[in-house]
Amino acid sequence: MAPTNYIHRTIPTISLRDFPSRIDEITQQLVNAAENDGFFTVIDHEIAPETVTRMFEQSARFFSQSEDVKERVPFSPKHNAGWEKNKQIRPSTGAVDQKESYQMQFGDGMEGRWLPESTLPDFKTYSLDFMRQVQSVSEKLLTCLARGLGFEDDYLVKAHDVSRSESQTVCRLLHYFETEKKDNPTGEVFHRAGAHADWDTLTLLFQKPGEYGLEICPGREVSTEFGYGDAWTKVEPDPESNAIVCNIGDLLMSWSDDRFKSTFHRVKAPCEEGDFYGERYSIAFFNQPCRDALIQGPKKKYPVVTGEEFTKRAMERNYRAVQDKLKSTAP
Ligand SMILES: O=C(O)CCC(=O)C(=O)O
Ligand SMILES: [Fe+2]
Repeated sequence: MAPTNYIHRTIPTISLRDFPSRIDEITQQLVNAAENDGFFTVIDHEIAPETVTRMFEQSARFFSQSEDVKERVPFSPKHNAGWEKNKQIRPSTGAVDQKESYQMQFGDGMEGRWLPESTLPDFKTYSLDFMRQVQSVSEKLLTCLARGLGFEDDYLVKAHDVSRSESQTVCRLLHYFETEKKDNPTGEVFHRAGAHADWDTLTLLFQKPGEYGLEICPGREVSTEFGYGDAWTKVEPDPESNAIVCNIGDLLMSWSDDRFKSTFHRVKAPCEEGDFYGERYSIAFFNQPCRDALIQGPKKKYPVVTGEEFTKRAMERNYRAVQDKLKSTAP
C-alpha cells in the first residue's frame, strides 16, 4: 500500500480570553473555522493544565484495573456508556479499532456504570468535576455557534443541558495499546481509530504531550466516502498552550443546514517512519443534545428530528455501513 499522503493545513487557534467582552470577535473566528476547516483548537479556556493531567491520571487508574473489574461496567449501546475493548468497528476499515474506551455521562445513562467507590475511590468525583469544567468551555463555544447561526444565544446551551436526566453528552476516556515496532513488508495501514466523522454536535479532545497520532482530513476535501486514502494532516498535542482540539460533528452540520463542516479524522496505528508506537491516552468530550431536543437548522433544510432520533439513526447508519463493508471485504 502506498505511504500516507500528508499535506500541510493550518488549524485555526481561537483564544477564549476575556470571553464576555470579546464574544463578537470569538464568534466570528469560530464561525469562520466551522465553515472552512471543521477543526480548530481553543486556548485560554480556564481549565488548568493540572486538572487535565489529573484526569489523565484517573483515566490510567481506570484502565489499569483488571478486565474482570472493568467488565462490571460494560458498554451499553442503548445508553452509550460504559467500558469496551477491541469492539468498535468503523465503516472505513471494516476492522476493530485497537483500543479500549470508557464512556461516562452526567445523566441517567450512567446508572450502574460507575465502579463502586471501594474499587476506585474518588474516580467518580474527579471525573464529574472535570466533565463540568469541559461542559463550561463547551457552553461558551455553543453560545457563539448559536449566535453565528442566528439563534438566541442560549438556544444550543439549553438543548445541551447536562443537568437534565435526558442529557446524552458523553465523556470518553480512550486508551490505545503500545504497538510493536517491526518491519511492515506489506505496508498495510491499520488503525487505532479508523477514519470517521463524529455524530455529535461538537467534540472537545484532550491529548497527552508526546502521544500523537490524531490526523484529520477535512470534510469538504474528502474524495472517498469514509476519507480512506485521502490527504491527511497530523494534529499534534500542544502542551505549551494547553490547547483543546475541537471538531464539528454531523449533528451540528445538519443543525446548521450544512454550513458548518463535520470533519473526518482518525488515530492512525503506527506503521511508518515518524509514527508514535507507544501507549496512548486521550479524552474526547462529545456534546450531544438532550434526547428531547428538537433539531432543525435556521433555513429548515432538513425535517425536525429529536436528539434521541438523530443519535439512533446515526448509530443505525453506522451499523449498516459496517455490515456493507464487512460483506464487501469478505473472502
Ligand atoms: O483519540 C483521539 O485522539 C481521537 C478519538 C476519536 O476521534 C473518537 O473517539 O471519536
Ligand atoms: Fe472522533
